[in-house]
Amino acid sequence: MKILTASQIKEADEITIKNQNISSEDLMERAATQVFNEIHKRLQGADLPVKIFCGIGNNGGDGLVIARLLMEHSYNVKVFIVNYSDNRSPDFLSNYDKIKNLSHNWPELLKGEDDFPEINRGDFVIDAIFGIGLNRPLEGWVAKMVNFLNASSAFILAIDMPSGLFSDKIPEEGDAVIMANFTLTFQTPKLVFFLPETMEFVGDMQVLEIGLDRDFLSKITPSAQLIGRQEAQNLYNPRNKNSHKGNYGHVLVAGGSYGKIGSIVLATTASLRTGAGLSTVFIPKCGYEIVQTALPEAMVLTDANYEMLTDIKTDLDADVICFGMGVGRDKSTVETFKELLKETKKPMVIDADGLNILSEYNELLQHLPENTVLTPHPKELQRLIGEWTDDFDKIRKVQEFIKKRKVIVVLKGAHTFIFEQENIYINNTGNPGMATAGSGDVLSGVIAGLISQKYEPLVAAVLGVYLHGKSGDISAEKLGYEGMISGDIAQNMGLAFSDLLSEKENGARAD
Ligand SMILES: NC(=O)C1=CN([C@@H]2O[C@H](COP(=O)(O)OP(=O)(O)OC[C@H]3O[C@@H](n4cnc5c(N)ncnc54)[C@H](O)[C@@H]3O)[C@@H](O)[C@H]2O)[C@@H](O)CC1
Ligand SMILES: Nc1ncnc2c1ncn2[C@@H]1O[C@H](COP(=O)(O)OP(=O)(O)O)[C@@H](O)[C@H]1O
Ligand SMILES: [K+]
Repeated sequence: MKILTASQIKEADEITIKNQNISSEDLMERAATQVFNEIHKRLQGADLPVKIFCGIGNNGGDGLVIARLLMEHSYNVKVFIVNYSDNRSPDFLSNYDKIKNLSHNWPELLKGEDDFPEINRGDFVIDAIFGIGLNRPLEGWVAKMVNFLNASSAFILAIDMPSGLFSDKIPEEGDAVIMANFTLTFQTPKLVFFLPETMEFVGDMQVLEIGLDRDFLSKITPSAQLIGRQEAQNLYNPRNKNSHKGNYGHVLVAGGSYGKIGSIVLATTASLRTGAGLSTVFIPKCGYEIVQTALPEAMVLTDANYEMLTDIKTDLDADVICFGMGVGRDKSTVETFKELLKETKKPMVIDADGLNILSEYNELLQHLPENTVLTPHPKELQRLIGEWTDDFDKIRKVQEFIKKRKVIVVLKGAHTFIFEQENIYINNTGNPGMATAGSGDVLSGVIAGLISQKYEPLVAAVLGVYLHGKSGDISAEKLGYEGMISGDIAQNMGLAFSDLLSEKENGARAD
């Protein structure tokens, strides 16, 4: 699903209005009706107090339409106009008139702190104060209003965006932003919904398709793409019946050190469970029996050294090399990694200490094969590219880095971001149960397993991150967030594939 900027969305609105020969008020009615339908589906006429806070722009206009439709269905609705200026939008005004004509239960104008209404725990609050039009931080009593709503224990549903959240920048410390429980957003999710610094304001999120011009949407270059089931399905290559293990490639997993051989078991298991034809590990001698016992399907090559890698020598013609898990940063390991980088022409996946070595010995970066997949978590990324001021600055810096080094960066997190050239892909599977030792090792194995099966490195990264998260979700369903461990993510990869290939319906919600 494409993620568009506020100005692209406004352009899409204008083109839709022109091409479909409708008014902007019709489009507002259409969008807000979708919101009403979602609310009605969930509340089923329940008699709880619905308190709708409307601004005076088009987000407020949406709120008024939602209020009217709820009133027509006999909901217990009270509308408050957060009257921060007299500059009301035309579509707000016409819907203001409509609601006044409908009922004597007129909207209440809020003009300052003294007007704040009572909000109770069981209230259902709808935030339609600001949407994508926000262009400066909230001030004065309006900011206080937002903090007041946040302090209530009411459930807050944000329309299009939590009010106070910008679509293209991070709020400053202390800025007032609605902390929504749920956000219903129009047509396209916004980039800030997925950034670590802003995702918490959004709560759960659902995208409502509002019928914007299809041709325009299909042609426009998005600022990023959200990867859900449908996108992942499009990347999947079915297996040929007439095939053998040689068709699915050979993964070489090189890494590990005394006490950290488990990371190799995890990555290698994941590579095989993702469908690699063969997997061989290259590890220090101390790991020989561990791997042979834990994973009889893998082949084992050992370094001359007992505790760490000092000389990665093999005639093995692997299709992909996965390096770095548990490998440590001893000088002799750095040397052999350097040799490996200089010699190999194979695609590589580099994780963990492999990344830390690259950060410490910057001169190695020039030897990275083109399209190497680097899989840092934020701390590893920071060592690699330096500090950033906020998440938007981080994106710019990663983009500079990948342009210079011609690599693919998989930045792991609650929403993992995949950066390739100008493109950003954002993953929408996964859960906090995956914050457990070794889940990153599993991801490296998954990506390497896909590359060995001839998926392009970018496709392997995007599909791999999706499937890894899906397997995490399946593990959480079975075992709970606390109970699942990273080995479960590797074990359940098969179920993640089954889920991908099952016939269940694809909704507008990317997951
Ligand atoms: N395709 C879509 O996405 C559609 C969007 N619509 C709605 O329209 C919204 C955008 O409406 P608007 O452009 O009117 O903008 P908003 O309703 O988000 O904001 C209202 C106006 O407030 C002013 N403003 C910005 N920051 C302020 C601040 N800190 N303090 C005081 N005033 C401030 C701006 O001039 C802005 O235009 C969307 O978020 C959505 O809810 C729908 O009505 C129709 C379809
Ligand atoms: N809250 C979360 N939601 C979704 N995915 C998560 C969450 N926390 C961690 N993950 C995923 O788990 C993995 C953790 O990787 P990493 O930090 O390298 O762990 P480790 O070093 O223990 O292997 C990443 O793929 C990340 O995206
Ligand atoms: K809002």
